[in-house]
Amino acid sequence: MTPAIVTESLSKRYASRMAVENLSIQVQRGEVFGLLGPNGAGKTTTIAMLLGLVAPTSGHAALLGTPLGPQLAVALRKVGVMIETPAIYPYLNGAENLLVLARAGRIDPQRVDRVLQIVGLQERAKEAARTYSQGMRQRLAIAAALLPDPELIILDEPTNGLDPAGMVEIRDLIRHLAAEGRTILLCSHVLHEVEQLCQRVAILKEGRLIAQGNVADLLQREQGIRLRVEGDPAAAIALLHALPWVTGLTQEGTVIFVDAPSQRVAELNTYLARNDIAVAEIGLRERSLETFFLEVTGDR
Ligand SMILES: Nc1ncnc2c1ncn2[C@@H]1O[C@H](COP(=O)(O)OP(=O)(O)OP(=O)(O)O)[C@@H](O)[C@H]1O
Repeated sequence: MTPAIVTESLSKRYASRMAVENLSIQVQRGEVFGLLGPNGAGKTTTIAMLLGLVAPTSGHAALLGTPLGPQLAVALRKVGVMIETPAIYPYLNGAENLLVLARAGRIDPQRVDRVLQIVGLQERAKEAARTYSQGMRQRLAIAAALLPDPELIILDEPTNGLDPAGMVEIRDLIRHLAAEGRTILLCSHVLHEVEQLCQRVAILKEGRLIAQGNVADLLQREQGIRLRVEGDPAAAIALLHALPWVTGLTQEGTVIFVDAPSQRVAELNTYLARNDIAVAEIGLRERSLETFFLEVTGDR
């Protein structure tokens, strides 16, 4: 089966600024894929190109096997989109809001009950949307994205502005949608959320792809070793510098982070002991997606 999304050297230039430059990513069917990057990295522009809202300057892309171009409208019928603050009619109730959208999209009105049920809003469906909490509005927006029974769902900051309980609800909903076999492209600034939900991510910076891959692999590849010694760390650092396979060292208080292959951990321990350094703690460095993101985007 063709991937849900493919981009090949996709670029968009606005006047002198490259908003997206030579972007090549692949989102496989059925996965939850995270598109990450600091403000201005090009995420929204990428989504806009995929939806046919912005014409690429160069490169290619295909959505559900259909290349960007005249055929795209057909593929878009199987795509659900929720981008930032959704437009909701405050005086219509939840069900009526969805009915308006269903009619506009020539979608069977019977879908309305089904999507209200999926997002857990059926009990409040007859109340005016203006009485909804932010979390319920967000769920209503996701319900709208689900109307076409989409194979691919694009969610831009779906938990924006939500309290922790609201975030958990939306995350559970995303897991549920993924479990139904839908593909999800998730843009989010909440990196621990991405880490929990996504199998793979692409990280953009200033329009360019700086990392792409399986979240676990990305974090592991950059993992390194964390250790704490008795007494002054300076002597240990000097010794570690002498090892050819140590590519970097950082100290935070009494803790030393060693950039080295993780399978060297026992060897490193023995080496320090032989040189009369007492190791109080040693193990693999646990790196969160957040730390990784800040390191690769150079914001730290
Ligand atoms: N219509 C436009 N005209 C000119 N420049 C634009 C236009 N749209 C976006 N840009 C520029 O392109 C770059 C990428 O913007 P984009 O909105 O795609 O980033 P983003 O990753 O979605 O950021 P954010 O997280 O802030 O939404 C930015 O430098 C932005 O200023």
